[in-house]
Amino acid sequence: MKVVKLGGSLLEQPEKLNALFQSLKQHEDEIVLVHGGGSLVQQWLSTAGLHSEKQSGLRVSPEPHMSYIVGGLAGAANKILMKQAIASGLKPIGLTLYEAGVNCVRQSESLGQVGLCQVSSTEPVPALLADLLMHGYLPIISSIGFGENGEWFNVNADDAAVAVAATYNADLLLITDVEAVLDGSGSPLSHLNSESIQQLTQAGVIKDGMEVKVRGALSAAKRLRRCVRIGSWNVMNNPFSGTQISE
Ligand SMILES: Nc1ncnc2c1ncn2[C@@H]1O[C@H](COP(=O)(O)OP(=O)(O)O)[C@@H](O)[C@H]1O
Ligand SMILES: CC(=O)N[C@@H](CCC(=O)OP(=O)(O)O)C(=O)O
Repeated sequence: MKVVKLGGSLLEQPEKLNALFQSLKQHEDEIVLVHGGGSLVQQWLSTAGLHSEKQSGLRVSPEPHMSYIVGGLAGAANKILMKQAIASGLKPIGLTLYEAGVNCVRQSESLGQVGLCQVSSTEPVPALLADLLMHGYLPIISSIGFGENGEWFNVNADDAAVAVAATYNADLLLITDVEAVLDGSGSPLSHLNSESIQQLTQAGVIKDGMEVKVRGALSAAKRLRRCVRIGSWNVMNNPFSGTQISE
């Protein structure tokens, strides 16, 4: 199984999205999509007159903001991707982290309903995603999760993708709006490991959303004992593009 995470910026670029789904068709029996939609959520919250802020790349998510966040991610963003998948001849099924077998807990009081995914190394791998793939479906998972008492959570979509890949012991590819992680002069970096990530983060070269992404990719590479790739929409067609993250 390959978990492919799509950043929210792609939702606003139908041509790139179309090209990406065409390339996904060649791997349809093994791909699971996990998606974000941060820019769409931001628009919905602003339109509702709600001020939203981020702490270390995570959106502070008070309960009164949650219906907009859930509506944006599990609703509009998920269904925009379903539209594109159907138009590309694929058979999507829209899910949250809960149906994918990933449970969440509250990350911290100060972040409100931001969820932290719990990945068990002892429980058996849930069967649902493999069953869906076997029946020809393309699972499209939003980064909305639930706790054991039914509380809903907003999970950073990179963290959500890492958790799905870890739960299913799957390959992980993070697709974003830049061709690769870039160095201080804006050139793409082909490889990164723990040491270079620490240096570039401390130097402020890797920051904001990319910092969360790179840290997630590194923790997944360690846990899965394989490389994780960060790249742009055409990385499926060119597996050597983007940045390879290893331990
Ligand atoms: N060193 C870097 N290389 C590339 N992008 C970086 C870097 N540091 C910060 N960024 C920013 O991170 C962004 C990607 O993270 P993010 O916006 O969270 O993406 P996504 O929505 O795909 O998860 C890039 O568009 C860029 O503005
Ligand atoms: C807790 C948290 O930060 N959640 C993110 C979830 C969406 C996301 O991560 O979207 P991208 O992949 O497009 O950035 C948010 O509300 O923006």
